[in-house]
Amino acid sequence: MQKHSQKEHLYKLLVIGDLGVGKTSIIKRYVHQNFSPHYRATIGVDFALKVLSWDAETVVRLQLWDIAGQERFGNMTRVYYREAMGAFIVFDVTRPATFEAVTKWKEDLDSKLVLPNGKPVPTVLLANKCDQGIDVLMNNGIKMDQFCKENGFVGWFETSAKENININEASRCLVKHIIASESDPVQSVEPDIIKPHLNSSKIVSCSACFKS
Ligand SMILES: Nc1nc2c(ncn2[C@@H]2O[C@H](COP(=O)(O)OP(=O)(O)OP(=O)(O)O)[C@@H](O)[C@H]2O)c(=O)[nH]1
Repeated sequence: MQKHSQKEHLYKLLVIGDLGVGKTSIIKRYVHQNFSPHYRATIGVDFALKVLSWDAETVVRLQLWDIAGQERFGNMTRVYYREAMGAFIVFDVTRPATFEAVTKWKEDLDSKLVLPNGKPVPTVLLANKCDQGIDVLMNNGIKMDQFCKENGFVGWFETSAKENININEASRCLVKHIIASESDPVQSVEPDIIKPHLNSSKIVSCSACFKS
C-alpha cells in the first residue's frame, strides 16, 4: 500500500531514432527484461509503462512512447511529442547513417516541443548495439562529449538491448534531469557523460547520475 508521504511522478518519455536502431528492443529489455533478435517494424507508435522506485519517498511512472523510425518522414510527430517530459534519441553504432540522423531527430523534436519554461526537453543520446564490436563513432573520431554539448543532449550512453548494457543507467540519468528541470526550472543541469566502453560487457556507472 502506498504511504501517505510518498510522492508520485508520471512522465511521458519519447523514444525516437531511425528505423531498426533498437528502440522497441530497448523498451522491451527495460520493461519486460527480454530480447528478440527478430525485427518487426513498429507502425505508428507503441506504448509501455515502467514503474521505478526512485527513492524512499518517490515513485516514478514512465510512459514510454516508442515511435516508429519511419515517422520522421510523416507529419504525426508533432502529435506524438505533445506533453512529453523527456526523450531518448537512439542510433545504431554499426550504421553511420543512423548517427547522421540524430541531429535531424533532435531538430524535429526541439522545433515541435518545448517545456512550459521555454527550454527544450531533457534528451539522452543512446549509442545502441554496442555488443556488435563495430563503432562508427570511434572509427570516425567523433567526440561524443562535445557532440552532446553542441547539440543539447544532457548525456549519452553506449547501450545494448541484447546484452542489457546501460539501459537502466540511461533511464535514471534522464529522470534525474527531468526532476531537476521541474524543481528548479531556471537552473541548467550539467551534462552527464559516459566514456565509451566498446567490447566491454561491464556496465559503466556515471557518478553524476547516481547521486540522486
Ligand atoms: N546485436 C544487437 N541487436 C539489436 C540490439 N537492439 C536491437 N537489435 C536488433 O535490431 C533489430 C531492430 O530492432 P527494433 O527494436 O525493432 O528497432 P526499432 O528502432 O524499434 O525499429 P522501428 O520500429 O523500425 O523504428 C532487431 O532485429 C533487433 O533484434 C542490440 O542492442 N544488439
